[in-house]
Amino acid sequence: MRVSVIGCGHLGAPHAAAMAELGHEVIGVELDPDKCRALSAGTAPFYEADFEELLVRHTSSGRLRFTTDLAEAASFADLHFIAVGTPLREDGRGYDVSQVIGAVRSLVPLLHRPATIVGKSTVTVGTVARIQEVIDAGAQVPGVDLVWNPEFLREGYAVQDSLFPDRIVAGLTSPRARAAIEEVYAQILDRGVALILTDPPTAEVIKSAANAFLTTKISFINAMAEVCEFVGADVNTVAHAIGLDKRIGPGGMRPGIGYGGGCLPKDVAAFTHRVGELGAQHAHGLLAAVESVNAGRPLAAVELIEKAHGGPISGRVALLGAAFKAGTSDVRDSPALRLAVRLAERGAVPVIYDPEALAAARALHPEFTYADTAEQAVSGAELVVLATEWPELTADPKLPEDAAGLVRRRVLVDVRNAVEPGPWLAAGWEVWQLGRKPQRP
Ligand SMILES: NC(=O)C1=CN([C@@H]2O[C@H](COP(=O)(O)OP(=O)(O)OC[C@H]3O[C@@H](n4cnc5c(N)ncnc54)[C@H](O)[C@@H]3O)[C@@H](O)[C@H]2O)C=CC1
Ligand SMILES: O=C(O)[C@H]1O[C@H](OP(=O)(O)OP(=O)(O)OC[C@H]2O[C@@H](n3ccc(=O)[nH]c3=O)[C@H](O)[C@@H]2O)[C@H](O)[C@@H](O)[C@@H]1O
Repeated sequence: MRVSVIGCGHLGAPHAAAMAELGHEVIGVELDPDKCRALSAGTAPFYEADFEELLVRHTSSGRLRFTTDLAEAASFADLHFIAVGTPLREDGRGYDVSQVIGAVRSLVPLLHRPATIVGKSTVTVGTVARIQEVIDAGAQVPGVDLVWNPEFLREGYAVQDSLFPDRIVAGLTSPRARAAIEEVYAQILDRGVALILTDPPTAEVIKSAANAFLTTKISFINAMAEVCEFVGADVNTVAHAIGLDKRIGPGGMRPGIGYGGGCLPKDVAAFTHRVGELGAQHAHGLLAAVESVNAGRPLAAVELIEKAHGGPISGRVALLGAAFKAGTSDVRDSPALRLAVRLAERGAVPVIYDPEALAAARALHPEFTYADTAEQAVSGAELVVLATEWPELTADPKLPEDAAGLVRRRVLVDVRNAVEPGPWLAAGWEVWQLGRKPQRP
């Protein structure tokens, strides 16, 4: 099939490469000329596992190309994925959907034969109806169909999740659109992956509910970390034990500094606002509590750091990690950087290292001090904070030994509860984690 992907950011670019991998001829449309140039040259504009390899393979084979020209995509493709951004409005009252509306409004008059528009961006409940109005007002030919096909991929696993999703959801506005969805995802559906065919409002709620549930699980275990601190219990053991109940499951329940990133925080905020507008009081109360727990996590982390230090810190603090989670260079709404801001407010000097996200962190927070290696960050620091759970930081067997001679006090505060304390304790470190008793050598 000939498909276009409009908006080639963290979602759209890997999605375009995955569509090429599924055998389609793909054109990616990206407004930002630098990003478009990089993608055309086979260079990933951000770190995402396996993505660049796929990009190189398919830009070289000619099955995948990029353009800034929407008209070129409109005349080339029969199916158009919309993957542009839906940031939170500046006043926090729901999404700014202007990129989605703008992209559809520009595309529709350029379509001169029947086509399917497949929305992947995350939108507020009720937005698809607005987009349908834009199509109805602008279509020059009959047969321009709209499908809402929310995306569930995780950054760091974007390629894997695009090629091997748990399910595909399609909110249909016409029976014809069903055939287009079945054709574009045929290879995935042939493997028996569930296809949920439904109406657009249900598709919209499925996406919002999925992210709301994921954040509820994270805030729940973080609230349990707070309880554990009061009674001297161990939250990692609690998470493991309750996760063995199949109804609860072990996934997505790592305690720590809270959820961040370009999606979960804004999606829950937008959903909370929308359910409030709708008057769904219980949903509003539940989601507001989830957000409130999350908002408290950086302070909980600062309090743990100061407890471990024996008071506020005025010197250097090595902050290992800047990305919002391991496996990505994305620092949007990163809990690690939220923590850096808090520490700086209280007089400490964070010195930040990250294996992939240094450039992005520097661009967002030029006021901080950065280090090119973990050892450099640790040098002369009062203590070490593990702020992003990169395996090369949490499981590097040499780091505890190498850092031991560089830091002023051998104190590791792991605010992701991701470090296996053994090697650190063996190298003479105290290990502090959220919702756990401190461990001493
Ligand atoms: N990042 C992720 O892992 C996931 C994101 N989503 C949703 O996907 C959407 C996109 O998210 P990201 O890719 O993270 O955002 P992003 O900001 O990384 O990418 C959006 C891209 O669209 C481009 N763009 C905007 N208007 C355009 C237009 N008219 N024509 C061509 N390009 C245009 C921007 O220049 C930007 O590169 C959001 O609604 C997000 O909630 C959904 C699931 C996963
Ligand atoms: O809608 C989206 O954009 C996407 O948002 C999340 O994906 P992502 O933001 O890539 O990251 P997650 O792996 O879910 O992590 C989000 C945040 O929660 C934190 N987290 C995650 C899991 C956990 O157990 N504990 C925890 O604190 C992570 O460190 C990170 O800061 C969802 O997992 C995807 O299914 C969804 O498609």
